[in-house]
Amino acid sequence: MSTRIAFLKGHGTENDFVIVPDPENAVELPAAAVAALCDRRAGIGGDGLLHVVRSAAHPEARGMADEAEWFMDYRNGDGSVAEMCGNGVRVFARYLQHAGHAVEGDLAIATRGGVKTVHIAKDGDITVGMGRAVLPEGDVTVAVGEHSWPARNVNMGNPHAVAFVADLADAGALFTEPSFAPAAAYPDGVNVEFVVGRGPRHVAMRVHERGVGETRSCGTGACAVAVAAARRDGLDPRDTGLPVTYTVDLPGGTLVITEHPDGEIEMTGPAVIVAEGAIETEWLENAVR
Ligand SMILES: N[C@@H](CCC[C@H](N)C(=O)O)C(=O)O
Repeated sequence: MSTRIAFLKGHGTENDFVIVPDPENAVELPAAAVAALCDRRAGIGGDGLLHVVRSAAHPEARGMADEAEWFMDYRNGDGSVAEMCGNGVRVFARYLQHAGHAVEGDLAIATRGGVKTVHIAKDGDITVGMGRAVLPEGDVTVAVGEHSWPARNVNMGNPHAVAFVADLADAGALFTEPSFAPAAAYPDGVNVEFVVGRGPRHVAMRVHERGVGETRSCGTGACAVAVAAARRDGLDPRDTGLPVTYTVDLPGGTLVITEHPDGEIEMTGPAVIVAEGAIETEWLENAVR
């Protein structure tokens, strides 16, 4: 007899996720199973998967269990593991609220990028303390086909290359991964953002995500873009003592990013639970065979 695994589907600015609640870490999710679940034709479909596990039950999160009850075991749509997902952590918080594990207000969530503080507001938006950006020195170039651009290397826990372009269409269809140089800048691959200005402290971007492809939004990417845009505009809150806020438009919606004088970055945006259902384990076992 086939058993079933509960799942939900959610998105944050149309960066969409399969959510698998598994408090005791009992569900095996090898890369092939994640890729099958995220497949938009043969599976449920998603840019990534949020495996919801109690921190105490996961070997990678046990050390954070005193600070955060829940661990976001995030996977990209191809099954690869990433350090952090900004839209994912908002959707993860929304799931905890939906399931009665959290209420409006502050909440700590363990991620591979450390413990993140999340605020679920009354108006529905969710704000995440994303930590500080690291901007390694050195020139980086990204290329798509014949076009190439200088890019800013920004690490938000996960790696980003931020390229300012004349027109968002210049990056083309983005069906394949942009290339980058030097290879040593990103030994584990990179998320690439293409950015144009829209007005004072207002930008728009497209993103090609490592382990996924082009997506409609990327939260860590929007933070990387806001910091790169601020530096390009000569703004550094660590020098002025004043917070700097950028509005970042993405194909799937808008995120608001504030960098504070201590370097801490906050991201605010929506998070939605769309559906709930059950995965046939027999289907999943066959899919990974
Ligand atoms: N969509 C995410 C980023 C997910 C991880 C990324 N693809 C990587 O491999 O680093 C976000 O909202 O931040």
